[in-house]
This record gives sequence, C-alpha cells and structure tokens, in this order.
Amino acid sequence: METPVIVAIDGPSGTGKSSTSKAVAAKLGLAYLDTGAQYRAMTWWMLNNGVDVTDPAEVALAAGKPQIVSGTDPAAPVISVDGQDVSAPIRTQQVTSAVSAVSAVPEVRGRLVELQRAAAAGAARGIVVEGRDIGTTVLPDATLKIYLTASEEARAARRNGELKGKEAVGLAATREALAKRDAADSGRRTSPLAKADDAVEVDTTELTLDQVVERIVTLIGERAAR
Ligand SMILES: Nc1ncnc2c1ncn2[C@@H]1O[C@H](COP(=O)(O)OP(=O)(O)OP(=O)(O)O)[C@@H](O)[C@H]1O
Ligand SMILES: Nc1ccn([C@@H]2O[C@H](COP(=O)(O)O)[C@@H](O)[C@H]2O)c(=O)n1
Repeated sequence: METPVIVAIDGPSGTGKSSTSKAVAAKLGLAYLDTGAQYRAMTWWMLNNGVDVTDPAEVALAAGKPQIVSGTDPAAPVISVDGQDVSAPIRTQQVTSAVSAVSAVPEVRGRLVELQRAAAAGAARGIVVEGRDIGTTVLPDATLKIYLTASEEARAARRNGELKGKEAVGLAATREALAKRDAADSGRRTSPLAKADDAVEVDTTELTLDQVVERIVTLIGERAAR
C-alpha cells in the first residue's frame, strides 16, 4: 500500500486556505480537515452554554464537554456538536469575534489537536489539513507544508465579497477585523499562527484559485516522488 500523503496548509485569515485545501483534496482523492471549523464549533458551544469566553479558566473547564465530529469529505465538509449540524451557525460574526479568545486556551487546543491527529492517522490515502499551527505543531512530519499569504487588501476584498448581503460591514471594518484576528492568533502563547521553517510560502495575492491549486498539486507530486 502507498504511504498516505499528509499536506499541512497554514496561513492568516482569508488567504484561501479552505478553498485551496478542498480543491487540492478533491483533485487528488484525499480527505480534508478544516481545523478552524473545529475551533469555531468549540466557540459556538461555549457561547450557547453560557461560558464567559473572555475567562480562560472558565473556557478551560468547559473544553472537554462538547462532542465535536468533523467530516473529512472535501465535497461536503460537515461538522457537528453533540449530534447537531453546526456548519452554518459557526460562521456568524458572533462566533468569528470570539474564536481567537477560545482558541488561545491550551485545554481547548489539547482537545482539538487530539481529534486532528486522529483524523490524519485514519486517512488511508492521505489528507489535506488546514489551520494555523498544522505544520508547526499538529503534523510536524507532514509530507508537504504550505504557508499561504496574501496582502491585507486582497484578503479584505475577498472576505467582504463573501459577506455581501449577509453580515456585510464594509471593506475597512472587514480589514480591521481580519488584522485583529491575525494579531491575536499570531500573538498567543500556545501554538501561535506561524510558518514552519520547512514550509513553502505561496503568496496568493496575484494568483487565481486555480493557479494556487495547480502549484500545490505540483509540489505534492514532487514530494511524493522523492
Ligand atoms: N487565489 C484566490 N484568488 C481570489 N479569491 C480567492 C483565492 N483563494 C480564495 N479566494 C476567495 O477568498 C475568500 C476566502 O477564502 P477562504 O475562505 O478559502 O480563506 P481562508 O484562508 O480559509 O480564510 P479563513 O482563515 O478566514 O477561514 C473566498 O471567498 C474564496 O473564494
Ligand atoms: N489550527 C487552527 C485553526 C484555527 N484556529 C483558530 O480558529 C479561528 C477560525 O479559523 P478559520 O480558519 O475558520 O477562520 C482562527 O482565527 C484561530 O483563532 C486556530 O487557533 N488553530
């Protein structure tokens, strides 16, 4: 049997991690795991269960309670908490604003990293895992590590385009919110957002999604042939 291909894709918000990871996994017949969705699911549960998300001790005490289950099909990446499909509610502004505080708590990370490693270990052909600390902490022996970047302007424009008609707040506010979340994610003590020393950096500012996908598929082919 062939060795499973493990691909770690990290980077700041709005650089294209989810779109790229799903497309790469679908193209190569690999599983896909959105670890950001798991931190969002944990945050959604805390907000719905009266946990003060600004109090790390309270968050730590509650971290073991929700049962989070992630699907790994890139064509239908579902996520549930205690049996309830939360794919939509984890994307609200309320969750987005609170997720960095929850994800900074070591007990939360410990719990979710365990789920993430189990998903990778169970992927027979291999998996594309996206997040903030996959290459540095979760899967340090990944076959290929990618660190996606893009200018703040491009990321804000992409995210703002997505929010139109839903919870749109305007370009400047979107940009500010992205910068704030990236600063919190990069500045936390446990497993901050960071590029692994052996990651390949791909700046997506001037690339189409198809071009980014092609580049990564080529890199995977080269690594797998080694
Ligand atoms: N190379 C690209 N060129 C233009 N738009 C892109 C590109 N890659 C992704 N997008 C668009 O940018 C938006 C954000 O992409 P995506 O959700 O994949 O980013 P992300 O890094 O996973 O964000 P987050 O970390 O906030 O979840 C989406 O609307 C997506 O369609
Ligand atoms: N490996 C990860 C992945 C995500 N986070 C935290 O979750 C937030 C939401 O992530 P999205 O990719 O859905 O935007 C993110 O801002 C981080 O706070 C993380 O800590 N580690």
